[in-house]
Amino acid sequence: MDLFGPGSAFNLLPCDGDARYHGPVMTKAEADEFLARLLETIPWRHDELVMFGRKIVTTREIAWFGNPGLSYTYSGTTKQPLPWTAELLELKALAERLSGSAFNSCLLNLYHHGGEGMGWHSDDEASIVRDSAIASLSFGAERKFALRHKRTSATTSLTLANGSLLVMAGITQTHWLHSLPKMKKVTTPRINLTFRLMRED
Ligand SMILES: O=C(O)CCC(=O)C(=O)O
Ligand SMILES: [Fe+2]
Repeated sequence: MDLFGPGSAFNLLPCDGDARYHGPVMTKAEADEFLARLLETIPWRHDELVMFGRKIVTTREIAWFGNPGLSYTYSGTTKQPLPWTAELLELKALAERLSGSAFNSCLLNLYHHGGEGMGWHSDDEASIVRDSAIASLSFGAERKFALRHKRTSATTSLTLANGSLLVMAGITQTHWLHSLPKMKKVTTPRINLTFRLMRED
């Protein structure tokens, strides 16, 4: 349980960035309740992206929430965020209090089981405010999360627990990739919320 607020968790990265794992930031009962409610109430959609000129539909499902007026262009399409729900605003307030940063959008990912994951990438799109913090809340199945330095290939990994918070900040996205490896033995779902600060212009 993280009772101490911003800065209480230590930096997992040896250089060129800041990634702090706060561990569970709510009780198991609260985390289980958020998982059930989010599974039920979020309008989950398979993500569509273009890879090597072909349209790919992900097995993972996503949803994007944010302040009105934000828009996000990728793979040739412009998307508008869904309006905040009461429980997402509650979780945003928690992420803001513990990270000490403000956010205006949230990308939600639903991994139905361990056969779904996310490959190596950085959250460094032009639409994100450069060097802004990203706060990641996890619900459901425990999954491994890995970070790899772009130049040295130094790697660090951790397990993201039910109801836990990970905050990546500063120059992390410039120098590090991250991934959610597949874990074939995991048979239950995980939901991840990444709160972000997007450019409003
Ligand atoms: O599911 C996770 O923990 C990572 C998600 C992620 O990296 C992203 O949405 O950009
Ligand atoms: Fe990411």
